[in-house]
Amino acid sequence: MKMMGEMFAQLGSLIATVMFVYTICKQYLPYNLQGLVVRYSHKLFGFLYPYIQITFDEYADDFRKRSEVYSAIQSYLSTKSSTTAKRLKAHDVKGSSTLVLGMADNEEVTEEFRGIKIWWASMKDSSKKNSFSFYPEYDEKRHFKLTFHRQHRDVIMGCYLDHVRKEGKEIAMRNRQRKLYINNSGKGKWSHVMFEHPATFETLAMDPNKKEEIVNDLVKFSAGKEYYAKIGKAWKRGYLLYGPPGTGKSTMIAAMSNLMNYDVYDLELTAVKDNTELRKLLIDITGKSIIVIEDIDCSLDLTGQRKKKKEEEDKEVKDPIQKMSGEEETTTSKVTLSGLLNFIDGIWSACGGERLIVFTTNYVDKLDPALIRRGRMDKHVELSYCCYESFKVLVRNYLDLESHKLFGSIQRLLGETNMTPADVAENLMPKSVFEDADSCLKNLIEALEAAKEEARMKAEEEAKLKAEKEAKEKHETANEQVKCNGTSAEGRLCEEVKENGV
Ligand SMILES: Nc1ncnc2c1ncn2[C@@H]1O[C@H](COP(=O)(O)OP(=O)(O)OP(=O)(O)O)[C@@H](O)[C@H]1O
Ligand SMILES: [Mg+2]
Repeated sequence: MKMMGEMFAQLGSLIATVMFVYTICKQYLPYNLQGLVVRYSHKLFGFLYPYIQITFDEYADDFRKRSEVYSAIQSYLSTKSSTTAKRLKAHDVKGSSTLVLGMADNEEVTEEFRGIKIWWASMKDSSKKNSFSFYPEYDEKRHFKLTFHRQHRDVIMGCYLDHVRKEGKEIAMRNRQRKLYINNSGKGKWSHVMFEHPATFETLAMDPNKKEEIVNDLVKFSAGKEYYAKIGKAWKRGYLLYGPPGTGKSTMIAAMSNLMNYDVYDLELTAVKDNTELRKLLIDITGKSIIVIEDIDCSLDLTGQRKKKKEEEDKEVKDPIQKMSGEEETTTSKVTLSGLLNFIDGIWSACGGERLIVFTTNYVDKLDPALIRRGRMDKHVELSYCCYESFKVLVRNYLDLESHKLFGSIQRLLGETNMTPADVAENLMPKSVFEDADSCLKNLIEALEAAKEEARMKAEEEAKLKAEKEAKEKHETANEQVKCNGTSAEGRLCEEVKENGV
């Protein structure tokens, strides 16, 4: 590396001499010979110095915006320099415990790309500001300098620079602190907090086969840029998570975000004024994100709107304006079902790329089939009551246990009654520092037995009510029959009614 630097320095001084001689000679040469000298001096320069240099400035001349390419190169070189450079610079990412290392100023690193040697240098120029001050300020201008042999121009320009840019962006993406965005300001804008949720697919309690299927699906999706482009489909995927409260729907969204390294946009539909505002929010969503609409069945009366529309159509309401206002008055938000469908798979939804759309609901049957049809919500995932496999994940999370003599009883009870993972988890959590694993498991057994007893009593009560209802109905039918057969004229009439089915 040092030798290379010396070689460049020697070449530099040689070239400087040539340029100096050229400038002096140029003044005394007749005008028609000057063009000739310029041409030959360039040839000589190229012959003496067969390397090409490209510089990438940190800021454009107006200093307003940091160059994206510079940032990408910086991230790209951070991985190269942390293993090869001797002088490094460390900085932390806001809100994250990760320390990012980068090249120090005026440091050089080399790398090979397809057998081609490439030199990178991080340069800093300091110049004193023109204005007078007792504490003179310096303008610091940084840039990266890329040097390579001119015979590799095509490869460097054709694919190496693209490779650096792409990989640099991906590294920056991985190092960033993820965010949770919310739209509750009511102004069609997102505000955010740092996203920190410890849930992962390892700690998520659910059927292991189903879990593996979801993880594989997500991994395939995130690597599917070319595939989606090939089939001509926007790079996005819809997930519908449904199941009773406390079965892990929100927890799964957090696990998805942690697995994919995506930001989360929690969309509160009731805070969106109308379809235009919804579209505005959509445009502001970046790539690598999960758009979440929780409890979609409660968010808006979307099904009601559609039903109402259908009723109105049945009644043949002719005035379209009257019809629209009727549709929109059902909620304070004027977002309509068609607006939401447009949000999910309209032409705008393809902008920004790589995103998941997740709906959660406790009542999947309440949703309009159009909203959750395959293609819109590509994957329907049911999160259900705690099974034995889920319990094993929870007990590992909460009590660090792989096996225990009480597991058999718990397995039997879980097969006999319904308890959500949230309730199981609550029972497994030690209530004081003195509570050990044994007593937590006993608590769970007690809770399961209580739930089983409660369910039995409820079923008995329901059966009793059903029997009473049936008896009542039977009694009423019998009374009617007696009434019908009471007078001959009435009896005949009843027979006629029965025969005609009127
Ligand atoms: N499958 C699960 N795996 C691990 N923990 C779970 C699971 N389900 C529930 N929990 C625990 O219960 C709590 C509540 O779960 P969560 O909020 O994910 O349920 P939900 O299905 O989103 O409920 P709701 O329908 O009411 O929104 C979580 O904080 C988590 O600790
Ligand atoms: Mg939830």
